[in-house]
Amino acid sequence: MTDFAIGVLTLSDKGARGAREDESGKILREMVAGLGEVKRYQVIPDEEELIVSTLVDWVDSAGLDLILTTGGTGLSPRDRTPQATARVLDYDIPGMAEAMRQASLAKTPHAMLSRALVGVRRRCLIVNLPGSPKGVRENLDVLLPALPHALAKLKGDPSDCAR
Ligand SMILES: Nc1nc2c(c(=O)[nH]1)N[C@H]1C(S)=C(S)[C@@H](COP(=O)(O)OP(=O)(O)OC[C@H]3O[C@@H](n4cnc5c(N)ncnc54)[C@H](O)[C@@H]3O)O[C@H]1N2
Ligand SMILES: O=P(O)(O)OP(=O)(O)O
Repeated sequence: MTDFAIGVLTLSDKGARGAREDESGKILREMVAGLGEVKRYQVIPDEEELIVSTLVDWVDSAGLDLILTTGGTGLSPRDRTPQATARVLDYDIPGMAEAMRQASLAKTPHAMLSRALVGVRRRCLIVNLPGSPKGVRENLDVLLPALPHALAKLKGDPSDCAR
């Protein structure tokens, strides 16, 4: 199944005020092209309430199957993406977040600074990714092989998981 409805949400103060090109959002859009259509794309500042309301709107009103966020997962005072994401998730999928961190630690010790969450609201998978273009690519590469199956299961695919 490859017809999923996807959202790409970039969290960046500089990006939102037009001071930096959203290279990471562009990479995400390219990387998920084979999974479905990007129906929502926005660059917003690192404001927790705005992140929460955007995620809720994209899941509850737009009915997206997958939302990828980039940016704001680290330790800077304005990094609020994981806090906002935690507020909207019904449940976490720690294995997916830890798989990204584990693989990323082989690339940079700074990977342990990312507080990225992965989880589900209703039937939508929400994935936090770091802000840098390199971080985005390296982290999403880890999840991509499991995404079609994960998304199909969330939509109610009854087939066996084996193999
Ligand atoms: N596999 C990897 N994992 C991680 C990496 C990595 O290189 N590979 N980087 C690690 C680092 S360093 C940190 S810190 C943490 C958390 O990162 P954040 O989510 O807090 O990232 P930001 O502070 O939002 O951004 C960092 C840096 O990236 C550039 N940037 C940000 N947004 C954009 C954008 N939309 N387009 C282009 N460039 C962007 C900018 O220079 C920011 O200062 O993650 C680790 N994980
Ligand atoms: O402007 P942002 O939010 O992308 O933050 P920074 O570049 O300071 O990480």
